[in-house]
Amino acid sequence: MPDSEPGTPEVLQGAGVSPGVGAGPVRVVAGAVPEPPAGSRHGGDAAAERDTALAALEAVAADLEERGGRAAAAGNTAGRDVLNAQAMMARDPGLADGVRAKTGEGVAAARAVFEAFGVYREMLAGAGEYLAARVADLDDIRDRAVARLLGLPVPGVPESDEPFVLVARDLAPADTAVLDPAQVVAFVTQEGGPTSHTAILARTMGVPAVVALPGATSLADGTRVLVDGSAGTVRPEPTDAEVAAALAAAAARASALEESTGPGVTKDGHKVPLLANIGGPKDVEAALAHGAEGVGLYRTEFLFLDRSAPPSDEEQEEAYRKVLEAFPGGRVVVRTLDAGADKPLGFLPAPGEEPNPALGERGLRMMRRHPDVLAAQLAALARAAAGLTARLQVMAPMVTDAAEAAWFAAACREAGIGHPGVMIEVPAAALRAGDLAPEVEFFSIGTNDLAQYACAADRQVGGLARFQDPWQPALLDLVAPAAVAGVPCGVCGEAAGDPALACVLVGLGVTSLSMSAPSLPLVRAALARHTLDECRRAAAAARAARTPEQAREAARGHLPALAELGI
Ligand SMILES: C=C(OP(=O)(O)O)C(=O)O
Ligand SMILES: [Mg+2]
Repeated sequence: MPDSEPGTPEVLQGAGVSPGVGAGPVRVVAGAVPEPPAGSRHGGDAAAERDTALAALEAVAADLEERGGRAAAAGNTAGRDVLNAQAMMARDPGLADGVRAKTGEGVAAARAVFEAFGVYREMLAGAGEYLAARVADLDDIRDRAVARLLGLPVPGVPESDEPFVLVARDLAPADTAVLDPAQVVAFVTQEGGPTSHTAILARTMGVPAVVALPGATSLADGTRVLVDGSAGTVRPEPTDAEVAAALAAAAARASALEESTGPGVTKDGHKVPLLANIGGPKDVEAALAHGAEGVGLYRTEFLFLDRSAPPSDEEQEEAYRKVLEAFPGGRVVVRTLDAGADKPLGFLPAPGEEPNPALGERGLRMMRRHPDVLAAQLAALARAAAGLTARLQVMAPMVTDAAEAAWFAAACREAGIGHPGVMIEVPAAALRAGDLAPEVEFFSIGTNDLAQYACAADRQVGGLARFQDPWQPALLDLVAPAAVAGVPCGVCGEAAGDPALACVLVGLGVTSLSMSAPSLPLVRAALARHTLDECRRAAAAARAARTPEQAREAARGHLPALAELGI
């Protein structure tokens, strides 16, 4: 969210894809090279024009080879191979023939190079996925040659005599293969996502990175910025004190996280299983990589989105089995289909007009109207779990009272699934958790919806975002009765991924925490540094506060070791 203090440049928000903090002057990778105008002609000396064009191609090839040599010297032999392959493309005899023919017809050098590349480009683009991916490499060579011929800055990493923050629209292999990690303190790109070339390279190099930052390339060359690759923020013109504090906090956090392994446990040995929230089998790898002890929330609706009919029984079974197999002996909590409101499904339309979909037939309410869809899902889950050692637990979303909890538990039993549970995300269910507890074997609190309903503030309305703050004392008051209602009670809303709030939740009596995988190490480290008693005192102090800000502050007062983690 932009920081709008008067006089302070706005903090820019993108996606953090490689953790850590870096500060330095911006160096912007030269922008796109324009296409030389169609129909541009040379003055008549075809031979001179041809030689100029071919010399530009040779210069590009030599430059790429030289960069390849530097990459290899820095231990990056894969980078050298990419660059040498590009150099060979620049020296391709067929390409030179194309340039000769075009300049012979009167086409100006830059345009002749552009058109000669065009022929190859089409051939590659039509030649299957792998070769199509090489089109970007080919375009990069073409742009380097055209830039030379037009007297424009050659695209690629600029030279700098001090460490810098590299800013680009996106980064090409030729840009990144020669990067010296000691020179580049952070990457920032306008495009890209967590799996983009930039993100992968940044993580491999251990350099902080923020991608998908709107307006990144408008940052002026030389502007000093502070980049936080965990938070995904870029702060222009930071003060020296801000930079020093951010670097110290990042260093403290990095060393603490390195030691953060194993099951979740407080300093005095109180176990708090740390689980991952996942949307399907594709998220399992990250969950395991961050040490998840199991899955605390499998949002199965991702399998059902964007389709005109439910997935087949076999498709469901296969997806569920893949997840269960990944956690032998571990717990896997699967949430049955949470359709409606913010998760509308094409084949399960709301009955009639719903003026307030969040208050309408969603979650379990929708399943009571379509029991066949629920029965098929439960049956697929039972088949998927058969013969595996993972402990399958199934829970229903958007449960309001004991009657709904009992209805769901009966549906589970009928499908041969033991240990049914319910989510606590409706205030009525939280306040009367004691009524629901005898019907099921566990609770999982969905703080995202619980906050939405506690504050009567639609979670999808940006202007009401402050009501989604999970530090609301009212939200904590709703968590408290559910946490001590007599059945194990986890939290799987976003609140669980906030390390300070995680301690508070444990202090309230919550027995497990589930969150998006990258949040696990910091939560694990925060718990390991505090006793259950400190967590309880932090919880009491937070509930005694009158605002979310005061609750946060009050809790911190009882969680002294958060500072060691730079929190
Ligand atoms: C975990 C929750 O579920 P979702 O965000 O999928 O509604 C919640 O509401 O807190
Ligand atoms: Mg929810």
